[in-house]
Amino acid sequence: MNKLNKLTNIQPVVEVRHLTKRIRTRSIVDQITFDLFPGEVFGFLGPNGAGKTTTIRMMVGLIGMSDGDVTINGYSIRTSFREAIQHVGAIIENPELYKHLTGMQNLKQFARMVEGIPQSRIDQIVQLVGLTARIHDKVKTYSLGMRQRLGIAQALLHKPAVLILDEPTNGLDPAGIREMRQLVRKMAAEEGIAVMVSSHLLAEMEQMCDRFGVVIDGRLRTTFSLADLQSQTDSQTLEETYIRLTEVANYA
Ligand SMILES: Nc1ncnc2c1ncn2[C@@H]1O[C@H](COP(=O)(O)OP(=O)(O)OP(=O)(O)O)[C@@H](O)[C@H]1O
Repeated sequence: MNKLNKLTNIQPVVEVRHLTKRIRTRSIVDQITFDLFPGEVFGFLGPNGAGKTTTIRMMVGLIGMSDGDVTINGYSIRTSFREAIQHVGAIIENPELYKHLTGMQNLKQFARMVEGIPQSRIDQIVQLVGLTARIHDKVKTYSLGMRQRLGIAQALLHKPAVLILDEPTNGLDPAGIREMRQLVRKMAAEEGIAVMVSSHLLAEMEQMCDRFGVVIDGRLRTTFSLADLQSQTDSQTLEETYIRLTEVANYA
């Protein structure tokens, strides 16, 4: 827990405890423990194959866990899956969209599957993700960045407490990456959501996130805040810190 959260006694939205995935004799995720707090953006970093996607897939119940647990707003993914998952919005692979329908038709279609989403909520989210001008156009005419933002709108409709995005900037051009960064910051600030995002774009992550966790070989090597990074006397960039951490692991 960082200093601010200790002082204000904010409760975590997500508690990941000793999360482990074993495949045969190998632990590809090994005893990972961390919290996510409301309104923060948590960057989940690590080399290829470190275990980030496996961790995220277990957190949203896409695959089973071998050990440990994840609780969301106090509900366990293991024992109270329905209650836990209703507080989660996630985009793990590409968002599921009907390309021959308009953005608005996609959102209405999705809203019908969840109880109690009024049109006013749809309109509010469309504005939040910056799609108002194009929402009545067919999705097949959208850029990749617009499709990603529509996917995020869909994931936000039911007012989740946490949003989990696995490599949301993959394939986006620089303008799309910047829009995604601004959107993530806005969601955390305006909706008070805890956002967890994985990416290899470290300069981007440094601008987008408040806190970071670095996974190496299935273990959470360290967590630190942006403030920690900036207050170091040698004031390293995120990239320098990350390279130092992963190089130490390579030669250990
Ligand atoms: N079903 C599986 N069977 C065997 N090994 C697996 C399986 N799923 C993942 N792995 C292995 O577990 C390790 C972690 O994979 P994971 O996809 O979680 O890494 P990652 O950190 O998300 O990587 P990247 O940054 O490349 O997306 C890798 O070595 C991968 O090959």
